[in-house]
Formats: sequence, structure tokens, C-alpha cells
Amino acid sequence: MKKLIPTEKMDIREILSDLENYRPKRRGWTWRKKVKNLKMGAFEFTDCSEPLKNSIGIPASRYFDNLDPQPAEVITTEIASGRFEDDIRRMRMAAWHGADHLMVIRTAGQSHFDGLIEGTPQGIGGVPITRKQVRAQRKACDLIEEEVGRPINYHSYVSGVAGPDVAVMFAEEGVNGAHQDPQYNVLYRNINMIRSFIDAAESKKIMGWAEMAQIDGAHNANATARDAWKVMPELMVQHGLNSIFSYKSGIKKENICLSTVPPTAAPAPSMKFDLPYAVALRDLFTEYKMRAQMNTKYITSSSREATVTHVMNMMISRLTSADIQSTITPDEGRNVPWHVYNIEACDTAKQTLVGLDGLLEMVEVRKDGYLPKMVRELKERAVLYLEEMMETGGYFEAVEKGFFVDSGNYPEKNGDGIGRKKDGGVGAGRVFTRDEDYMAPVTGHFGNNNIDQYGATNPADLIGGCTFEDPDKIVYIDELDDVDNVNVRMAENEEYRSTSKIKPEVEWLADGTVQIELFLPTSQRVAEFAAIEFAKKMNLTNPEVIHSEVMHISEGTRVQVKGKVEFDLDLNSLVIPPEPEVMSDDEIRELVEKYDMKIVAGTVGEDEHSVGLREVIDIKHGGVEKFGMEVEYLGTSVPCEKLIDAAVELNADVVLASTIISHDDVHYKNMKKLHELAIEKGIRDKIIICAGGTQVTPEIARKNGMDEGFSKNDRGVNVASFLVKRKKEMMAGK
Ligand SMILES: Cc1ncc(COP(=O)(O)O)c(/C=N\CC[C@H](N)C(=O)O)c1O
Repeated sequence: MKKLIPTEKMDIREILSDLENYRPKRRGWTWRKKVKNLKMGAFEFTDCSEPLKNSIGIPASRYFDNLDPQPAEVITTEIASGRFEDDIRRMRMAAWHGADHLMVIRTAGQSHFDGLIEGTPQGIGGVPITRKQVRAQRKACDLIEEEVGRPINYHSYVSGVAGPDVAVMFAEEGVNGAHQDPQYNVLYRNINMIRSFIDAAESKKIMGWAEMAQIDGAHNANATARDAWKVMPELMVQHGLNSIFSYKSGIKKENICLSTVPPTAAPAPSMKFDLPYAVALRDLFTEYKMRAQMNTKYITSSSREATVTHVMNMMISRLTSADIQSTITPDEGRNVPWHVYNIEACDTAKQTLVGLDGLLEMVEVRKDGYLPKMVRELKERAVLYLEEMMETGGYFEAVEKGFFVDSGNYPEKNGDGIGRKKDGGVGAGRVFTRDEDYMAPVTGHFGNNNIDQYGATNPADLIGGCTFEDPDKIVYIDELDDVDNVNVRMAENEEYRSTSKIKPEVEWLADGTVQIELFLPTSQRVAEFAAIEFAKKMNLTNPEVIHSEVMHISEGTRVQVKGKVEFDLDLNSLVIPPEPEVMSDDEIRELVEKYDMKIVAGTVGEDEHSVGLREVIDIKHGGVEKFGMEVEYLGTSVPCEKLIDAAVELNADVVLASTIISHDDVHYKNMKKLHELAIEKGIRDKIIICAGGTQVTPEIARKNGMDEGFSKNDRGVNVASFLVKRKKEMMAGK
């Protein structure tokens, strides 16, 4: 398989080809390699892991020479648009942004499918997990991990009625991690509890053989409870049940991850609940791993709000340790996550965890006062809960009595827990006792397998190895449905894969969806209806309000609308000006020696920003002075008149104007003014005038009379290259 080339898109068709003969490179989970005192750029990091070969840093990395340190925690992104072929592209984006755990949500209700499904049907809210889809995505992950230079853990879910079947397929296909928790089946999917625990024992035995990391389902109680902070005692019991059951079923403790979620969010005083809970949990479960998941219960459609909640969640991860930092896309509060929100969540995790580097060398969790008192109380509640559960006859009886997800803060009970019947639910009565001489010639099989009767040690030896030892025994089925499959879907949008045509998208290739944001000076309800009308007038079809926020009940509302564009663009029809030339230092110096380059510079208007312009000027930042250009710096809030008068007085060759403030397009007004003043003073054709700023674009700067405009991405060498080139043209009479 040819390696990925960063400048080229993945070839999905190549990934789909010859899947029958694809074999996973390895089994099992890979943790990041923490690097002690990692030196990167100008810094030394305490809590980081090996850097990537290829990656995209957060936007601010541009100020640090594209520094992109990787925290020690594995970072997860949840991926599943329903079309696995599009998710593969999103996986690549996420990996470049620092995700090394790609968790694929399953299509709605797959927990109730009582067997494996085949082919590649499209899913709802997730992907139908099938062998072909898993193979294609693991094969893609092989390429992506090669490209970023770090192993990728591919993950999905084993819970559900077909748990053991899925576990076998995952073990065969090299899946690296999975959720498995019988309590999830019972409480949230109403699958018979006896069946669930029998299936779970088998599934866990298989996952243990495959060295897969396991994540439990306790977080679901957070998301399901009426008041999430009231189920903290129960969560610790749920974690305990699944952890010890998993260990006794054959999963090593270092591969058993508790799925822990900070249960509350602002405006509640969240840290007062979330931090003690996290400490109590870690006190009780020191031998296991922590998979910190961000809070999803109190998430709304505000991506800003979700991001702040997630940053606070990660403060807890850092104060108390997390081995995996799962990210929930800020968009989960309103629809199936879009590419950009997966990436935002990965960036939020990376930015926060790297920003908190070394935190525990500076602060520690207090051992006195409120915190330890709350920790102890939580532990006591959890122990009491477990004791009562034992007294009542054990887990199954407790479930029948509705112990779980009761809205009371245990031992307070409101009697509204999720009750399930021991002999009820999906799959009830579908567990059969094995015969005395039962034996299955397979590896990783839970329970009495009576192999002694055949005088062998490993049952699979009796058939020369099962599919775990001999993958050629796997029956690979390509597609079962002539219509609902990846080939049909890819044919429908092929022109956007293999021609120069392009359409906007949010989750599927060429889905045409765009998002607009409006501020409307009216009440929320009126603004939402008005926003739809504006969207229609902008030729968006099926516009829907996906988020709105009251700025004031009558003064204004912020509205985000999604809608589709029914047209596309041909990239060949675009007129894209060539990238400005950047000369070598020597070329610039040579031209500076040949031509005078006297510069006057200043931040114009009532603008006090100076950093950018200083960087463009100063030698130590590689500014224009480095090339021998002489600069008269007039400082900040320089009137345009003063800048041009100085150019006249000093017989300057260049005027450099920094103009950061962009309210009311004042930056463009300043440019126009400089141009006109230079004409008035009769020097316009003798001098070069350039403007720079965070909101300046070259095209608009030129339209306002500048010779060139420079943006936040430009450095001294870019400005110097332009100046000498322009001066040379002027001297040649151009
Ligand atoms: C223990 C367990 N098994 C299966 C499933 C999913 O099972 P279906 O395929 O039936 O939806 C889940 C769901 N939660 C995982 C998403 C969450 N955002 C997470 O990161 O954990 C689960 O917790």
C-alpha cells in the first residue's frame, strides 16, 4: 500500500481495494510514550509525549515557530457520520490535530442486532459496524499513523446482544479498543441481564486475548440521570462491578479503563462536585486506567460553552490524572458532529493539556478542608450503596428493585431508577447450559471448554488453529445490499472526488451544507424566524436554526443557521494570484546595497498595537533591519499626515503602516488616506506604501491604494522581499 502524501488526498478507492486480503499489522492498544523533560522549541515540557512527524498545531503555534507538542494522554475523537468512507477523511484530519484514538460510534440501535452485519450500509448517527467497514478503516489508520508518525488506536463498541460476535470480529480485525459493559446493556438497551453478563464474560475473554483496551459504560448514568451529580456514589459501584468482572473474565487491569465524566457543569459550582468525585474515584481504583470523558449531559448547542466546560473538565484530568482524554465535539449538543467540531475538540484537548503542562509541580490538591471531606463522603456513600446491594441479594436483584440511576443522592432514594426484570428484556431466556462434554475448538473462549477429553491444551489446536491463529479461515463477505453500499454512494458523488468540482460539506463529501451566523437586533423568537428568511434569500435550501443565543431580550440575538447550497464550483475557474515571492536573505541584502531603502514606519490612527510592526522591523525578529534597511519608527497612534510628512522630510523610499483595528473598516480608510496624502504631497510615485495588520488582506489593501498588504502570517522576510522587488521595478520604470 503506497504511503500517504500530505499534499494529496487519501484514495478511498485504493483503501477499499483488495480488502479481502488485508491483515491488521498488530493487535492491542498502544499508549503514548511520555518523554521526560521534553525539549521542544524554546521550552521544556513535563507532561508531554513524543512529537508527531506530521501535524497541525493550534492557531497560536504560528507565534512559536509552529510548535505542536503532544500531551501524554491519549486523545480521542468520536467519529461517525454514517458514511464510513467520509469518516476516513475526518480520521486523517483528526490525527493531524493530535487524536490517536479514533472511536467509531455505531449506527442507532446496533446493540439490538443479534448478529454481525456485513457490507457497508449507511448508518444513522453512527456507522453500522461491519467487518468490511472495520477493515477499511483500520487499513486507512495504518496509512494515517504512518503519515503522522504515531500509532492510532481504532475503537468501537462490543456491548449489545451480539457482543461476543462483535468481539470475535474485532479481535480478528485488529481493533484496538472497545466499550464493553454489561450494565450498559441492562440499563440503557434493556437487554436481559443474565444474557448480558454471560455475553460480557465471553466478550471480555476475547478482548483480553486481543489485548484490547476496554472502556466501561458508567458515563451513561451521568448523561441519563436527572441530576448528574447525584449518581456519583452509584457510578463508583458501577465502575467497581465492571472492573472486577472484566479482570476475572480475562482482561488485564492495565487495559481496563474507567469511563469517568465530571458530572456537573457551570452554572453549578462544578469544581466542588467534579474534583472530589475524580479524587475519590482515583483513590478507589488505583490499579486501573482512567478514560476521562468530557461532560455531555449539560452540553448545549453553544460550541463556545461546550469548549469552556471541556477545558474545566481537563483541569480535573490534569489535577487527578487521566490516561485517555476523550473529546466530545462541541457540536454534539445539536447534531451529528461535523468535521470542524471533531477537530475543534481535539485542538481544545491538546491546547488545554499542553497549556497545563507541569501543573502538578506548582499546585496540589489540598489534603485539608472541604475537598477531603467531600471525597470521604462520596466513598462512604458508594460503600453503603454496594453493601445494600449485597444485602438485597446482589446485582440482579438490585436492578430489579430500580437501584440504578435513581434521582436521589444515595442513600436518599426517589424510587425512579431504571428497573429491569431478571427474566425480561431482549434476549431473555436465551442462555443455555453447556453440555457435560461441550467443547468448542476456539481460542479465548470463556468458561468450561472441556478440552481435556481431547488431550489438548489449546482447543484451537484441534482444528489447526481458529481464525485467531489462521486469518485465512475468516469468511470475508463484501457487500450484501445492491443499493445501500459504499460503491453506490461513491458513484453518486464521484465528480467531487475525481474532478475539479467542489462543494461545501460538513460531514459527507459534497453534502452542500454551510453554516451562517447572524446577529439580529430583535428578540430571540423573531430573530430565529428572520434568520431563516435571510438564509432563504441567500439561496440556502432547507435552512434550519441550529443555535441561538440572547444578547438582550429586545436588543438582539445571535443566530446560527445551517442550510444547503445547490451549486458547486469548478476550481479550474478560480483566478488565484501567485503566492508572493520570498527571496533569500542574500538576494535581499544585495538589492538593499544597490538601492536606497529608507523606511518610515508607524501604527496609524488611534491604534496602540505595536508588536506586529516591531517584529517586521526588528533585527531580533528577522525584521527588515536585518537586511540593512534603515527604519525611522514613529511609534503608535501616528496620524496619517505625520507619517507622510516624515516620508517627505526624510526623503523616504518606503512607508510601512501598521493598522490592526478594523472597526468600521478604519484600517482600509487609513490606507486610502495615506495614498491620497502621498499624492497630495507629490511623492506617491516615488515611494512604496504598504499596510499590515491582522485583518489586512493584500487584495483589499491594493484596492485602497497600497502597493501591498501584509497579514498576520507575514514576517520581515516577506515584507523585505516585496520592498526590494518593488523598488527594482520602480527603478526599471515599471
Ligand atoms: C458501554 C457502552 N457500550 C456501547 C455503547 C454504544 O452502544 P450502541 O451502539 O448501542 O449505541 C456505549 C455508548 N457510549 C459511548 C459514547 C460515549 N460518548 C463515550 O465516549 O463513551 C457505551 O457506553
